[in-house]
Amino acid sequence: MSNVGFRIYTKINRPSRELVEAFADIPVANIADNMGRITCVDSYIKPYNEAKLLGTALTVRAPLGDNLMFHKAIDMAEPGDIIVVDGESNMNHALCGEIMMRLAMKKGIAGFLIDGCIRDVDALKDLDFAVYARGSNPKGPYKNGPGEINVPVSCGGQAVLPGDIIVGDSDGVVVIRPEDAEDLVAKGTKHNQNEVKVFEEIENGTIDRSWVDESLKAKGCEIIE
Ligand SMILES: O=C([O-])CC(=O)C(=O)O
Ligand SMILES: [Mg+2]
Repeated sequence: MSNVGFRIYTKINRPSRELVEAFADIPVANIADNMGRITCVDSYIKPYNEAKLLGTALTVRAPLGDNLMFHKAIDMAEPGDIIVVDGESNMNHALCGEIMMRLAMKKGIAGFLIDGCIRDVDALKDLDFAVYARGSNPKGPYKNGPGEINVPVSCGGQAVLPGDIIVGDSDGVVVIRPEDAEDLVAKGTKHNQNEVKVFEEIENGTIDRSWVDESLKAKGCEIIE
């Protein structure tokens, strides 16, 4: 039986918690720089508080302005999951508010990443629960379906698969396939260490800036005295 457009897959192949947590101290920019700079969600999707986003994707496809499947996803989610909602970038209805955020928090859900709108933005400022969304709208959602859970979704121009590792900070959000994660933890950690070295060189005045002029010269830039 196939019920395309209105179906729920219950199983997610989640990476280990340890592997997900290994990204905790790596800024999103330092992860993205090791991924060809092409795996970040659209910058229109913004954090609504200071809480860090780190967890495993449970995906939802929500038809325009309808959050029935989003509610079901909260009930299905496990601690550490991030509910990633493909709301088709719709700006006309909120897909969640404070009730759903508090419910999710209580369950240990790690956050919401929503290509669509939220509401109760003022209340969210004081909640220790990460919510990233495209915008806000006071108009509430419908609850009729259809929709799908745990299928590949589009969120901020990125394909997100159930089980993907999601990392967000004030700069934005990056999407990581679990099979790439170990390598990216190693590269991101090295990236962090290199940056610490650069910061030290800036402080003690030993930073080598010769690469700027060398690069301009190699690219044929004319410098006029
Ligand atoms: O009506 C809904 O499902 C969303 C909502 O306002 C809330 O979560 O507070
Ligand atoms: Mg509400």
